[in-house]
Amino acid sequence: MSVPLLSVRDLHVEFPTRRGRLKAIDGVSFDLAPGEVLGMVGESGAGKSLTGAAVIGLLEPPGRIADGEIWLKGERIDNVSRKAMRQIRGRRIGMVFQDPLTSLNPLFTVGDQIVETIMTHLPVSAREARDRAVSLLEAVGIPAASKRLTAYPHQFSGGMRQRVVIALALCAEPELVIADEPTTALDVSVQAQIIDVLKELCSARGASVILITHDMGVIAETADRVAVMYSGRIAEIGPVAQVVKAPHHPYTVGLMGSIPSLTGSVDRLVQIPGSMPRLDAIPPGCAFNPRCPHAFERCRVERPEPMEMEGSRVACWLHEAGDEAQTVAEQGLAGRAGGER
Ligand SMILES: Nc1ncnc2c1ncn2[C@@H]1O[C@H](COP(=O)(O)OP(=O)(O)OP(=O)(O)O)[C@@H](O)[C@H]1O
Repeated sequence: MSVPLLSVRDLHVEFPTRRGRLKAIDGVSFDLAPGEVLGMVGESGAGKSLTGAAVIGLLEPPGRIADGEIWLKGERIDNVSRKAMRQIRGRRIGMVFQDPLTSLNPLFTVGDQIVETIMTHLPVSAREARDRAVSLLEAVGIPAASKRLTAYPHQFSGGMRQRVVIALALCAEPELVIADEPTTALDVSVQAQIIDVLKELCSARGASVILITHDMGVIAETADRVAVMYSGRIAEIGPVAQVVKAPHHPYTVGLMGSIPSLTGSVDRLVQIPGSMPRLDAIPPGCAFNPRCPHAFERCRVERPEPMEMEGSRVACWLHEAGDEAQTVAEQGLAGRAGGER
């Protein structure tokens, strides 16, 4: 990759508590190329949203970046002033959250909100801003866009509101869009359409996307690369086609088994027994070891760092152990990824 658009280096996010510091993100690193779509997947509490919030400077206190660096096109952004971060947000990084009403002010028309955002960030006249707002609303699929400029958020359906939010996120031509569960609150029938609109518009504008979701099926259909998160760390990151076809981390293997659209049959879902540990009870070694069918002694005492594996990075001792353990791992993973579903 040449200069990455976004580079997150050894990110640590902590919450100080009376009983010590809770490490919610514990050494996350990844790069994002210009125009690339990176999916972030993992169970609830894995640290997906906090990673996105750290990138856009929206961690809610007392949560804080305890260590690490975040670079946007070669400029460090994790240590800039709040004012500078406000300028980056909206202008260079757009956001789409789960609930469209988080991003829209109920007291202003959608036209006013989009026009104001455009004029805050771009050197254009009110007239040009209005024209841009109309063409963006058309692009996201709002019928009779110029008439709908004067409508208020509550006058749109949930799916249409999320389209408006996508228009708002893109109106200042950001280089990166962070979409955190953008369709979770929506009717299933419109979810795929919203993902398509997001993907198409970002792709047409060359914007990179971080798409945060629980749904590996959405990632498989939308992203170029996927980062699988577990307990505040990246278990596996690599090209989607590769990770879906041949997942290396036992946790990814389990997640793959829960994609009905790829397996074609719901009764073949793999359930991963157990649940993710609480932040104050993360086990030593690999955080996944108590749930891992392949864990061996080293996994219980030593934390695996990401290792290069066929274009992916995988934090799992199975892939570093001696030949014997590796063969066992490969046989086991092949069995889980294929026939046992
Ligand atoms: N304000 C807070 N105080 C303490 N812990 C927090 C706080 N906010 C988040 N956490 C913890 O940080 C961890 C990561 O949370 P995060 O919201 O990033 O997870 P997630 O993977 O996005 O989950 P979900 O899919 O449910 O949104 C969780 O264990 C969560 O409980």
